Amino acid sequence: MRPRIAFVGAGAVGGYVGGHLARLGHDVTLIDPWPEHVEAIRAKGLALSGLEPEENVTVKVPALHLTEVQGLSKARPVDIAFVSVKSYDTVWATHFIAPYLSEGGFVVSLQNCINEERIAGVVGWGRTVGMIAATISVDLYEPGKIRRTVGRGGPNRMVFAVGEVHGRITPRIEMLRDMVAGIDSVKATSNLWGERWSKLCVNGMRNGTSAATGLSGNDCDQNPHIRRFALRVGAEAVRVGQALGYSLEKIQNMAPELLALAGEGDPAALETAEATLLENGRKAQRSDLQRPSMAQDMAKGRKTEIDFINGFIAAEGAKAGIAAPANAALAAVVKRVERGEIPARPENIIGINI
Ligand SMILES: NC(=O)C1=CN([C@@H]2O[C@H](COP(=O)(O)OP(=O)(O)OC[C@H]3O[C@@H](n4cnc5c(N)ncnc54)[C@H](OP(=O)(O)O)[C@@H]3O)[C@@H](O)[C@H]2O)C=CC1
Ligand SMILES: CC(C)(CO)C(=O)C(=O)O
Repeated sequence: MRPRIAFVGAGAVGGYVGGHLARLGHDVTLIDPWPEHVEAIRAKGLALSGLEPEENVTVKVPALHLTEVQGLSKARPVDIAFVSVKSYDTVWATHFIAPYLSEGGFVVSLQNCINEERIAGVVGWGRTVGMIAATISVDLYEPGKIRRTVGRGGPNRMVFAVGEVHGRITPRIEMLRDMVAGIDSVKATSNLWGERWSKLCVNGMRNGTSAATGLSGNDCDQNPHIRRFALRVGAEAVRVGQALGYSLEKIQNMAPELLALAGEGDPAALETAEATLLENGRKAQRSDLQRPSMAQDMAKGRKTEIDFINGFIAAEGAKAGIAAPANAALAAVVKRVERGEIPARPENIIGINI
């Protein structure tokens, strides 16, 4: 029998992955707190789009309001629950779905940041799995409509990684890998923690800079000052990750040491890193519409994940005795924009003096 799958959070990432799994014939139920979004999916299906015309599909998929989730108990229990809400909503979302899990059921963190411990705190480590969506870039731009703003990874670029917290490649990891392979490139990883910290470095470099400046991902890369500031943020994040003992993976196509040296001002490393950042946008066919999830939150007037990204990097650095002033400064300026004290503008980064 097909596993029963629920997505708690059918926003950009949850809706995109859940919608495509439903299209591929999996037994998916979407659950989302935004009433208009659920109603739009029910009325017209979930419209998913991408850069290529063949990526544009409308999927009929069951969608539930939060108030309807108790109805799940009337059918088979859930075997796989993807939690794909913002990090600050992880704990309640996991509590919310936990009573509906089957005996062998488990929860997958399909999020950024490092939320596995929060999920394990609710359902236990044995029922916790991590899935990373690397350079997917999706946004829920209207109720019932999610668009992808970078090209598909295919054989050229790894988009998803899925792993156990203990690192062994288990049958459930292979099952998840095979499911998601129908959507885009995916690997089963034995280095979930290294993948997580490396993705945190990527988000540290891209999300807050775009949210604080109001610039798209491409415009951030094109601006030399913002590009170099992002490299400095990334370098600090690498040094903190190394001090904490993570085995880091490549970060935006750069070896961690190269990124660290670039952000620390080594001229040769800086030249290579800047060229790589510019080349990445071209290789991934990143559209000018692309904005990282935090910049989407800012544009929608919603709470950001800044405390779980740059704020977290700075706090972990403080514990490890590694200063991370660029991360701390970025977290502070994003919070000021979020509170409406200052507008999003490039000067918010250009004016940082550390
Ligand atoms: N977007 C991306 O490209 C990527 C995102 N991620 C990560 O995935 C996780 C989920 O993020 P993501 O999918 O981007 O989140 P979204 O903001 O798209 O969706 C999360 C929730 O936000 C609410 N929401 C979104 N837009 C609106 C709106 N206009 N009005 C009212 N409510 C709205 C909904 O519930 P509610 O109202 O309760 O918040 C929704 O469930 C995060 O950890 C993120 O960092 C990872 C890789 C890429
Ligand atoms: C890497 C990036 C910026 C795009 O997928 C992302 O993870 C996000 O938007 O949060």
